[in-house]
Amino acid sequence: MIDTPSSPNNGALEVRTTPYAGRSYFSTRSLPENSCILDIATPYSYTIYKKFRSEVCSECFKYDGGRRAFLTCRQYGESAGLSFCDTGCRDSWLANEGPTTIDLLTTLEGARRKGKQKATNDAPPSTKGTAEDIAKSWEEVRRKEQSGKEVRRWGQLGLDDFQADMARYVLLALSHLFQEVTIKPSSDGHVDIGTLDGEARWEHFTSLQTSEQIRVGRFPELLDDHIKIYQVLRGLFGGPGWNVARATLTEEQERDAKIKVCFSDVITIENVRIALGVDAGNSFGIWERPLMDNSELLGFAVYPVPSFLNHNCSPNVQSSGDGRRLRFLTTKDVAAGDQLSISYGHVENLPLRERQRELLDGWFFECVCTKCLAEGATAKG
Ligand SMILES: C[S@@+](CC[C@H](N)C(=O)[O-])C[C@H]1O[C@@H](n2cnc3c(N)ncnc32)[C@H](O)[C@@H]1O
Repeated sequence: MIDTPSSPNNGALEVRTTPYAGRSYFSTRSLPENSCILDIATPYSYTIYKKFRSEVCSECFKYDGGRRAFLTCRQYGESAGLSFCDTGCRDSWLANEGPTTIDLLTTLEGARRKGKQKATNDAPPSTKGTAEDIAKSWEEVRRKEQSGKEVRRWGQLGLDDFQADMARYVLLALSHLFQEVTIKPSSDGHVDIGTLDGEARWEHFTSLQTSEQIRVGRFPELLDDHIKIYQVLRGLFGGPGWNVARATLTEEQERDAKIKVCFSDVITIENVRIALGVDAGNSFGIWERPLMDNSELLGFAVYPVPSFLNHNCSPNVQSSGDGRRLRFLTTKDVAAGDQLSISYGHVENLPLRERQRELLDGWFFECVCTKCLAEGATAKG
């Protein structure tokens, strides 16, 4: 069972398996309306889409309708694709991610630039996207990467904007994994760096449901995107020399941490597939706030701990965003043993069939929430 380190109501929720909708949170005691069940300070990984990234603060996700006057700190904008409200937001980002992450992102942006120089690739998908195709294609990649020459060639490949935005999300997740595996608490327990401020760790991230098969089955061209993303990450960062340590470590702490692995060790086919598979069914949109009908979708973020909240077309929990922080509050009284659920889209007020279509098209599942089951039963008479 996943623990909920950042739950103010620690012990008030637990993950159980439902008959038809995988795992979900349930309350272990009655919770009055407006109870904060989860309060998550930061995502495990995220990406801000290229279109918006010079208009959104990379630390607090503030967006001001395209006006950029609040972004006073853009020193990494061109190279690494990062903009900040002010030096406070920049310093906070650097303290959490470490300065080497700037180098990682800058290097990756080089692949985006190369992608721009090449004609757009309209080639049809190379497979039909069956489970067998997926396995075979990745085996082929594994075979090719035995050749150093091939991997060096991957480092010269270009990425289009969609691929580069996804690659940034994967890269950030892998740099967090790297911090976890390399930087252990020192003997006095002072350095507690792997917990991302008490939030999720890679083990939480990997315990999320993957949507690789279902999405690639629907859009086979995604498999080519995924493989290209892996090849570029492997080609760019596959050699030694990338030491992704956080800015907050003193030299002594760095020594204590005994960095034994290099960054290339975490760039594996398995890890990249996990990150890419997790994003579709578990991501939260980074929206322009306050949230309105015409708010822009600026990017997406994966917060592993609240990802165990299932969808319900009549939910009893709602999220509210404050910078990169997400809070989850009950919207009605909840009895002990009730399932806790949010709404994944703005579907609650649509008729049954439209709701179901939206969830199938956008989220790839047939909704079996209490409201849909009740309405479905009434319709059948
Ligand atoms: C964010 S995850 C929620 C946790 C997930 N149940 C698990 O076991 O990891 C979203 C996935 O849960 C399932 N799910 C969530 N709500 C559902 C619902 N109302 N009906 C059917 N499946 C649902 C779908 O497979 C969906 O892709």
